[in-house]
Amino acid sequence: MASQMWSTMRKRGGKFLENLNHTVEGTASEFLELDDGFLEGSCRGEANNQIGPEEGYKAALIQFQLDQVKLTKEYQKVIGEKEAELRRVRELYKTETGKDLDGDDQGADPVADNADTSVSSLIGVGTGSGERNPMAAFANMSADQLRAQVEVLLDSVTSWESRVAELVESKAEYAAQVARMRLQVERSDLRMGDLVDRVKLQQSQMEKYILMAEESRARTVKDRETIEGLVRDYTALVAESQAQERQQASAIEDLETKRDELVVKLKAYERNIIHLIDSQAEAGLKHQDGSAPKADSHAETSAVDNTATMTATVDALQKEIKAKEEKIKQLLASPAASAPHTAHPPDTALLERAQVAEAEAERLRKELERAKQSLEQVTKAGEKVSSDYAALRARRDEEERAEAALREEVTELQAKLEASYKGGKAEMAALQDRLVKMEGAMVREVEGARVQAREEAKQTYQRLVEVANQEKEQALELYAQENRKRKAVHNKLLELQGNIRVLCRVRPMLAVEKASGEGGAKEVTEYPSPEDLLVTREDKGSRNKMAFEFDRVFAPGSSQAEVFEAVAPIVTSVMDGYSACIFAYGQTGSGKTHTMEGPSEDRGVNFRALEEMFRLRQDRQADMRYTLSLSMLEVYNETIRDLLAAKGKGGGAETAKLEVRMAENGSYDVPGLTLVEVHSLDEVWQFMTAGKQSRAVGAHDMNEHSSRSHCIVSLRVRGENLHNKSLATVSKLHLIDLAGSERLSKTDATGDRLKEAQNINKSLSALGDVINALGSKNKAHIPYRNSKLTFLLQDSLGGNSKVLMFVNISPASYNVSETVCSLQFAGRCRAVALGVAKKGMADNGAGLVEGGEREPLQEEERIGKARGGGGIARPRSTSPKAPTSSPGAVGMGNRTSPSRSTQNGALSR
Ligand SMILES: Nc1ncnc2c1ncn2[C@@H]1O[C@H](COP(=O)(O)OP(=O)(O)OP(=O)(O)O)[C@@H](O)[C@H]1O
Repeated sequence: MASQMWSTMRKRGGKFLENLNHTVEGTASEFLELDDGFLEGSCRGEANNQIGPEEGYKAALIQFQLDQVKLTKEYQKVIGEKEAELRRVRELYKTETGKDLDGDDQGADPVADNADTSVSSLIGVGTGSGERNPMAAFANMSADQLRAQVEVLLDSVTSWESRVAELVESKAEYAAQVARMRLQVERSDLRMGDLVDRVKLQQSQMEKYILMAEESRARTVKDRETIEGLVRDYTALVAESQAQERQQASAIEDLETKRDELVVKLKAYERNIIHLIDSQAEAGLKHQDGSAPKADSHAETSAVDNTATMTATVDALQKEIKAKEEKIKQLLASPAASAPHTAHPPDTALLERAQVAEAEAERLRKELERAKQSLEQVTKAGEKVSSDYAALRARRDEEERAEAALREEVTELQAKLEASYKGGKAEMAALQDRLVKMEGAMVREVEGARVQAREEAKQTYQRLVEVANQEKEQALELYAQENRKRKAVHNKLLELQGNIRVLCRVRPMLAVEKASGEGGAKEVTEYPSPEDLLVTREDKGSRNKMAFEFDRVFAPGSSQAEVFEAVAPIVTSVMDGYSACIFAYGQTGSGKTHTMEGPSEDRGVNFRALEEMFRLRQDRQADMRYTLSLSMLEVYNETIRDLLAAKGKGGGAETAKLEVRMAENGSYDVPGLTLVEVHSLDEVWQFMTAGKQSRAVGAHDMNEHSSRSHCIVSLRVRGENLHNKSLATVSKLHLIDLAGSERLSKTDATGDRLKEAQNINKSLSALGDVINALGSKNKAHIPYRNSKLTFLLQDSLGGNSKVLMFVNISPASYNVSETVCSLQFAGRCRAVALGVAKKGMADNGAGLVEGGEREPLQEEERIGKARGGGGIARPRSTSPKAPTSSPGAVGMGNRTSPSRSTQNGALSR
């Protein structure tokens, strides 16, 4: 029997190790295949909280891989431990039996021989670390005890086997998820590629259209240039024809002037000639009668004068010569002159006289000579005058001929001019007419072309605009589709990673804000899409638009029903066995209580969540039996107060010291907190109303009914499967209305209000520290214990629970800096991946649960406790159950490590 057990154990142990090795090798090799740069980049992207969608998928893949590496390390550790254990067993076995445990054990009966030692050392029981001889404990054991120990050992191996199988399964699931994600990423990449191609196509089409439009514009420009050229030509033509006209007019004028001059000249010639002839005739007559000729014209006169002078001079000279000759003759003939020839002695006086006469004669001779010369000259001059006169006559004749020719030419020119003038005028008129017609035609043509071009351009433009609009709409639609898909995948991913989902709700402007006018009343929020929010912040004159993205953004007009629609799935998952936590965060007066509680005529998330739970309970009653239990507490000034407890002396909530404690199963409880089983919505509402009345509420400058505490309403749900009684789910839903952060300067709080505000701010700041620590790479230490609030939230934020956050904000510019702070905090929360939530399963028999939840106390026990208090009246219409308190009433979570589960015993699967 023992030998058989050993053999089974060895086989199982070997298989177990083999499985572990496979798992380890598989995950390690998969991890090693990863690109380091990609891993690093993704981790960095994640660390900076700036990952884009694709980076998000990659980061998620990395997260899976990193999880696997973590598991690998865990397995390696376990293998090391188990191998060391096995080595020890082998050594002990060998020491005790002298045989190898792995060798042939035929004939050897370890149990019969020395089973006690081996078994005890393998399972590590019975001996205790302090005992020197491990055999001693076994020596005292009976065979049954030994068998029982071996059974325990086998159970342990079975448990590890199951764990390995589970891990292998979860690895396969991870691998499948990874593959799915990769596929989605690839598909998304393909779709993106497709989209990019389409966008490129559209771009090239647009470019073509732009080219066409440019061509059409160029054509229009060219047409216009042609038209302008024609107009220029026409203008030049008109100018030219006008210049021609002017030229012709001036030519005519010139000719007329010339003609007039010629006429004057001719007349002058005529007169001169007449005078000349007359004076010639007169001179002729005078010549004949000895009078000097009369000169009329200057030239003729001078010629005539010259001739007359010459003639007179010649005459005078001839007369003089004659007189001289006479005188010489006389002289020569005188007695003195002939005296020398006589025989008589010369008379001296006479001689002298003769000499004088001779000298005189000589002088006269010379004078005569000179006169002859002068005469010659005068004659020559006379001849010249005659020839001049002849030349003058010839010239006059010539001029007369020229004048006649000129006259003829002038007449001809005049006739020509007149003809050309008449023809030019007609031509000009025809030209002008043509021009006017051309101009009209051209203007019409241009106008027509312009209208046509304009019409064509308009039509082309409209077509282009239509096509561009269609394409833009298609692209936008595709983009929107792609975005929706991306968001869906991203959301799925966030869900897989267990990220905190964040819904942003913007409350309407309050009447008091509207009435405040000026800057305070301005709305600073915009809603470009259901997931996006823009906040305009004015800082030192510059306007800054900040963009935020959440899982959903509810604009001021959103109704409570719309808001709850986004929350409903999480309520369903609570009924399916997942724990969840919904909390509202925001500045004081931003609408947290309105969202969570809401006014009685328009109830908020708390009531609607319970309504949904009761509805689901009703829907599933054929398959499931649900038990719902309620507790309600508030954290006021760092004190936990039970809102469902019997009222204290002052009428307020019981303030018995309540503290958060970690329970044995690892969950966090508030021992002593009242827990009531609830059966109907009315009943719940009455409890909640009563609890609400016990809450600490106060007024300050920013909210008349400000919650001065963090309020946590918790619903514990146990769902039994009616078809399989061994299957039960246990989960919890926490609905938390946090107190609002406030700026003390704005709320103007003093006294108690100031103390409350300081405590509120302190605990919210501790919450911020926890979120920052959860969002950082190194999650070794999360400061949950720094405040009651974070201590209570530890289970929800520590993983295994779905977490949904409302960030409530005011739209008013007056609150913009608080709004931005809240939104940034919400952004950080959204980036925190808490881990995948697991179903809380209960072992129906033992009441032990995987998630660490403990069952509520039995009815009688609760009623018994309630009777002791009696603060809250149970509604008459429902069952007579009353509130009670339980040591494990409000565990704030249900995360349990595998080791804890193992310690606790069975693991349901
Ligand atoms: N969505 C909404 N629609 C209409 N009124 C709203 C809305 N949200 C808030 N209000 C109004 O704004 C005021 C402040 O809201 P509420 O008391 O819920 O704020 P709070 O964040 O809970 O404040 P505190 O932190 O001080 O408790 C209330 O008068 C409330 O009726």
